[in-house]
Amino acid sequence: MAEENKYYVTVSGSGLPEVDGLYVPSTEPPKISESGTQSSKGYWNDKMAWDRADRKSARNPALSYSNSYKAWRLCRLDGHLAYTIENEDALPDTSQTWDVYKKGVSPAPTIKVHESDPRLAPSVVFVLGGPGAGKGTMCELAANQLGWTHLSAGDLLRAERKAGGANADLIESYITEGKIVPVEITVGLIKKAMEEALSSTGRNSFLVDGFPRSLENWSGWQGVFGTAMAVPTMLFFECPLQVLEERIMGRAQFSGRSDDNVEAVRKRFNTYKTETMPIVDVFRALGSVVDVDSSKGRVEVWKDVKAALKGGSGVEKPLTERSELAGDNIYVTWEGDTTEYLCFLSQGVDGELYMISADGSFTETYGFNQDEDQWRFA
Ligand SMILES: Nc1ncnc2c1ncn2[C@@H]1O[C@H](COP(=O)(O)OP(=O)(O)OP(=O)(O)O)[C@@H](O)[C@H]1O
Ligand SMILES: O=c1ccn([C@@H]2O[C@H](COP(=O)(O)O)[C@@H](O)[C@H]2O)c(=O)[nH]1
Repeated sequence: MAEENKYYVTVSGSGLPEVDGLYVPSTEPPKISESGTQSSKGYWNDKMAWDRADRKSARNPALSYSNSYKAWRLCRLDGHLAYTIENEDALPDTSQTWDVYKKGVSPAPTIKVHESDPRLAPSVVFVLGGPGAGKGTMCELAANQLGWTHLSAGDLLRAERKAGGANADLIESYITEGKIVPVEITVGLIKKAMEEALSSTGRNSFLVDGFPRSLENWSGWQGVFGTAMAVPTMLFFECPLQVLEERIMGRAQFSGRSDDNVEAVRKRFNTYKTETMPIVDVFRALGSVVDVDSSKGRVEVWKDVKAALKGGSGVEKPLTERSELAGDNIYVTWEGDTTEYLCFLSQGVDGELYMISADGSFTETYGFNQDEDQWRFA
């Protein structure tokens, strides 16, 4: 038997969340396979085999070679899908991206082989700036277009509050006062979210949005992640208070956030000046800050953010086919709830222009009505 399987595999773009993700060398005990071949740990039919890292796979090994089908197969929760793969070598070429296809369905998902466990060396970029500076908007774009995993510390805290656990009331009182929640709660949530994302997607590039908000936050992070990890780059969104207030009052129409009002924004801005700016200064002194003027329009800010993040996630081209950022958000009211969509302009095969939401959640197409000079439901 060849040397032990030590390769890690990420699958992306299959269109099935239960198939995409990180696969680790199979721990399935030695046994005889369907086609009668004796398999050893990490191997199946004499070929390397992998299990889904989050264990959410109906069969193990979840990625393996099937002698019966003469194809590589990827399991999903309700069974398995056969995929063919060009490279049938026992040891894959780790520099190669394997393009495989699900029979009859396109586009092909991508299989990428890593020489080491991507979970051990996450790459982190902190994104900081005043309340309403546009951090979440840009991180969402970076997630959908460049493959970064976006973790908003504020969103994680709000989800924890909503879940109603032991810390829910405490979190609520800090958020309402615009104060910084004790760091052990926040770092614990970020770490858990990183682990979950790593095991389900295998992507190890994180944008940590709205953190660290203070010197104490930073030492709390180092206490959990250690000091050996390289100091993360910090994207710092600069934006004057007046613009922040206008943006937050715009967002207040649909966000439902209890701290989206002028009084809370001022409290948050105050905390930002007194507690967050000192940690930005520390990162600046370390040469780790990239400044972004986020008072500009979305299209221009995105250009700067994209340049700052270039190559960082390992994804060089957009994950989606979407073309140009529309520059404006659109608001859609559905059964009384208004949701804001950041949109792309895209040209369909019929030559018509469409608006598509950046996060992919919005699949209706919109057409531009030339007579009325405005966007309308198609
Ligand atoms: N460059 C921009 N120009 C105009 N409006 C923007 C721009 N970027 C974001 N916005 C809008 O401003 C509002 C606040 O943006 P966003 O939620 O991204 O800010 P944030 O920095 O994440 O805020 P918070 O820290 O309060 O969570 C949103 O309604 C968003 O659509
Ligand atoms: O690291 C963090 C992040 C957030 N908070 C609290 O949440 C609110 C809202 O945060 P947003 O980044 O604007 O979503 C913030 O005012 C803090 O009260 C925190 O304590 N620590």
